[in-house]
Amino acid sequence: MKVLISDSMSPLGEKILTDAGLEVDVKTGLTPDELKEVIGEYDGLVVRSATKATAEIIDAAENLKVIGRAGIGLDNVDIPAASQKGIVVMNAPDGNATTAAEHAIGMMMSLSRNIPQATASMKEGKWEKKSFMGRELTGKTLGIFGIGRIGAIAANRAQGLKMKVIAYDPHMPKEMVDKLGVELVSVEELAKRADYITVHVPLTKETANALSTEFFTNMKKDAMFIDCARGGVCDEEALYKALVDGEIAGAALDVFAQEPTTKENCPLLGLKNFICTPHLGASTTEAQENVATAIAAQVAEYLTKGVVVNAVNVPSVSDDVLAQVGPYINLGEMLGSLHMQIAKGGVEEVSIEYSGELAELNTSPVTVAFLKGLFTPILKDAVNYVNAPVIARDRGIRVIESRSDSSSDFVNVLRIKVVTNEGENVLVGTVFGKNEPRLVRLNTFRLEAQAAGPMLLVYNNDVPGVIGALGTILGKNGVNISRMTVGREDASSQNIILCSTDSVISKELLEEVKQLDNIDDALALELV
Ligand SMILES: NC(=O)c1ccc[n+]([C@@H]2O[C@H](COP(=O)([O-])OP(=O)(O)OC[C@H]3O[C@@H](n4cnc5c(N)ncnc54)[C@H](O)[C@@H]3O)[C@@H](O)[C@H]2O)c1
Ligand SMILES: O=C(O)[C@H](O)COP(=O)(O)O
Repeated sequence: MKVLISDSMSPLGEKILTDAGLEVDVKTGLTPDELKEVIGEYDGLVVRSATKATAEIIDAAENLKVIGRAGIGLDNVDIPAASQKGIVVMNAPDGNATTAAEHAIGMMMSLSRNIPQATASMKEGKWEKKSFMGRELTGKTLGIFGIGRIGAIAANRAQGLKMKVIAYDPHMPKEMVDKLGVELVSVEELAKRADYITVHVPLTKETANALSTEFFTNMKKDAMFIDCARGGVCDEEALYKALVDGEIAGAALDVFAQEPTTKENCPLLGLKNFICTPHLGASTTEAQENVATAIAAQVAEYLTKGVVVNAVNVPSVSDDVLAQVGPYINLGEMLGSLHMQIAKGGVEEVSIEYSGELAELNTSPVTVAFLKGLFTPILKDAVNYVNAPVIARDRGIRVIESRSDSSSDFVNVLRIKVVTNEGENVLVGTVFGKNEPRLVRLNTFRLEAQAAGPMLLVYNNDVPGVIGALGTILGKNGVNISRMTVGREDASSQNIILCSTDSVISKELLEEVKQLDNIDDALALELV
């Protein structure tokens, strides 16, 4: 079998693949057309972020069985297209965390002491000692936006530099953050108290442009901002304005909304109080060896033995188990994703009840798929079918499973309660036919919904005219409703409406929907 390595990575990866008996070609810098031309020869493709495994490439990949990403981010891989073709997509999410955290600390030091600017000045033949007055880090406060794997390492390194560390992460329980010696604060407090802010969240619906004018205005005028996580989390236009207007003193970015980045597509590059690196957060020998060896071993395991490790689109289970509970794996993942999107607050406990014939089967892959679905909206590519239970444990989330051999309404039922520090929700699902997952209960509302793609969930009074008004406002905004289910609450005047839409509901449209008469609340949901 043949594997193509199409981005530059440690040669250790190539060695692992050839040692496993695979034929390996290393061809970096291929144009999309060149890749399309050759991809049909290969059973495996190993990439970093430069190669774009688009639907078109995947379509041409007649023999491809696996795509391995040496690193975390899978923005460059069309996962639905790969899934549709039965191609396993896997990543190596652990290997570059330390290196990325060190890069953020390096940025903080470079900003504080003007190291890049002073280097450039000396190289121009100047000796500008007075222009580059810096400041000490000791005793200053570092604010971490997102205290997961990398955020926690950055906190530890900053504590070693005698800094005080505070963090904002609405999905992390306070006890877990306390254990790191870090104070969990609100986002406003983070902005107001920190002397330095460092960002360590994935790009999600919730984090897109989350750091914008309001956040920068709340920051201290002499504070500095660092983002080595993902382009698009920080609103670059707002950051530019904050730097020019003196709302903050300096900023460092490793990641950008548009990469590769130039002065033309990113005016920040023209500012003196801005420093940058071209997405180098994972670029150390050590991290590249870690991710290349991990992904090569995973790809080799799959191609030579059929063993799936760290896949994001295929559960790690045998064909027998898949034949029995496969449709419930899809249902579990769907319920997980919906739960996280409707939850308020940080998740503390999950209770999964299997009823009917399902109670007799090996349901552990369903539980894993539920947890993967639960974490995907907030962690994105950092969660897969292997590490989801570990993430739950590391976040102190109790996972309780129970079984009952009778189920009242359907042959097999999955009932899942998620408790957060602000409340709880119960979702019930079942599978119709061979593989048609359905949401049949949302808290006290009974419904029968095919949850998929972009959706709008509305909580409303059960009075005439609501559906009409909703249809009108979506129509006016060019949003087509492809499916609509009304869920009733027994003996109550409340309803829910779940609409599947052909396009994503924008924040502005969501606000308009919330303003309609007889609508209590509305949420834009998405299942990918
Ligand atoms: N620059 C690089 O080369 C480079 C290298 C490695 C990782 N990364 C990126 O760094 C980011 C962090 O990686 P990680 O491994 O620490 O991920 P992680 O999943 O371990 O941690 C992410 C944290 O963000 C939190 N979070 C989610 N939504 C949030 C929100 N709205 N507000 C605040 N916190 C929120 C999560 O609860 C989680 O604790 C990812 O985007 C990853 O792709 C970049
Ligand atoms: O997603 C990742 O692992 C990091 O952003 C690093 O990306 P890179 O491998 O393209 O440097």
